[in-house]
Amino acid sequence: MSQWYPVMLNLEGRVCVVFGGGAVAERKTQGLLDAGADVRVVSPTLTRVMKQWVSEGRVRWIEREAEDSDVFGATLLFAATDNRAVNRRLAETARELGVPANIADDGECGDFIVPAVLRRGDLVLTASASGTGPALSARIISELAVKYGPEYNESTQALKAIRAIVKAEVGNSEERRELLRAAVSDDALEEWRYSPWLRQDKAQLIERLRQRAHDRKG
Ligand SMILES: C[C@@]1(CC(=O)O)c2cc3[nH]c(cc4nc(cc5[nH]c(cc(n2)[C@H]1CCC(=O)O)[C@@](C)(CC(=O)O)[C@@H]5CCC(=O)O)C(CC(=O)O)=C4CCC(=O)O)c(CCC(=O)O)c3CC(=O)O
Ligand SMILES: NC(=O)C1=CN([C@@H]2O[C@H](COP(=O)(O)OP(=O)(O)OC[C@H]3O[C@@H](n4cnc5c(N)ncnc54)[C@H](O)[C@@H]3O)[C@@H](O)[C@H]2O)C=CC1
Repeated sequence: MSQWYPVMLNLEGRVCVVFGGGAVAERKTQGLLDAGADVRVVSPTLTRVMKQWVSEGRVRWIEREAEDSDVFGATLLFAATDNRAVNRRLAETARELGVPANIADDGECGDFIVPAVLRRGDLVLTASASGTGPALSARIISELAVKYGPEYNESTQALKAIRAIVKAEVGNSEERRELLRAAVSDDALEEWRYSPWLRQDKAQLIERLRQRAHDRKG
């Protein structure tokens, strides 16, 4: 096949249906909850963690085997049962109904696969080996977790504020781009974290960015 197309989805409040209640279904559900989706799980059994989510009202449990009608109205479907024939049938039903599907035991038979993910605030790092070796994706993400530590939670917050100021204050698009490129170097991000007052003083902030842009050009 040709290559997978990467994308970031807005799943806030969207109905996503997960079939199966094992370790794989739990991992997919966790990712969906992180994205604010409205998750329904169809499975006769659930892991301990998933039962906890049900009791907290975070997930709706349909306690039985999959039925075709479960697919109606789903924004996304995840077939993660341990029954190949059931997963394949769900893939077919999803295709007929135009619901994008993820098939845990046969990625290419579905419409999308799930990468390994690291979240640092609004920074989302993902890795995918396109199904050739998901353990490689997971390894790369654990390496990135060391390079991009929890301090990036704050960096994304600071950057959001800084970018809003630059967009409001700098009319020239070429200059805006130069300032915003200068705002994301390692030491610039560190400066924003340690000098939050800079975000309060627009004139000083722009001046500091101009210096940085100038130094960058060398
Ligand atoms: C195609 C894809 C479809 C999809 O699920 O979307 C798929 C398919 C399959 N995975 C299998 C096995 C394993 N999957 C993992 C782990 C993850 N799998 C994930 C995604 C994907 N897995 C999609 C490709 C994405 C990509 O390539 O990047 C991750 C990244 C994301 C997530 O699931 O949330 C998550 C890591 C999260 C993290 O830790 O950060 C481990 C590692 C472990 O468990 O330690 C193993 C054991 C080692 C091994 O087998 O390689 C099997 C064989 C099952 C069997 O043998 O029966 C199949 C089916 C097949 O390939 O035949
Ligand atoms: N994509 C991935 O990341 C991975 C995929 N896999 C594949 O995913 C499948 C599931 O793996 P696990 O979660 O470890 O299996 P598991 O055996 O822990 O869980 C299977 C779940 O499916 C449910 N189930 C069985 N028949 C069903 C039906 N007809 N309708 C609804 N639910 C049904 C069971 O009750 C159970 O909750 C495996 O068969 C394996 O091939 C395995 C590891 C990783």
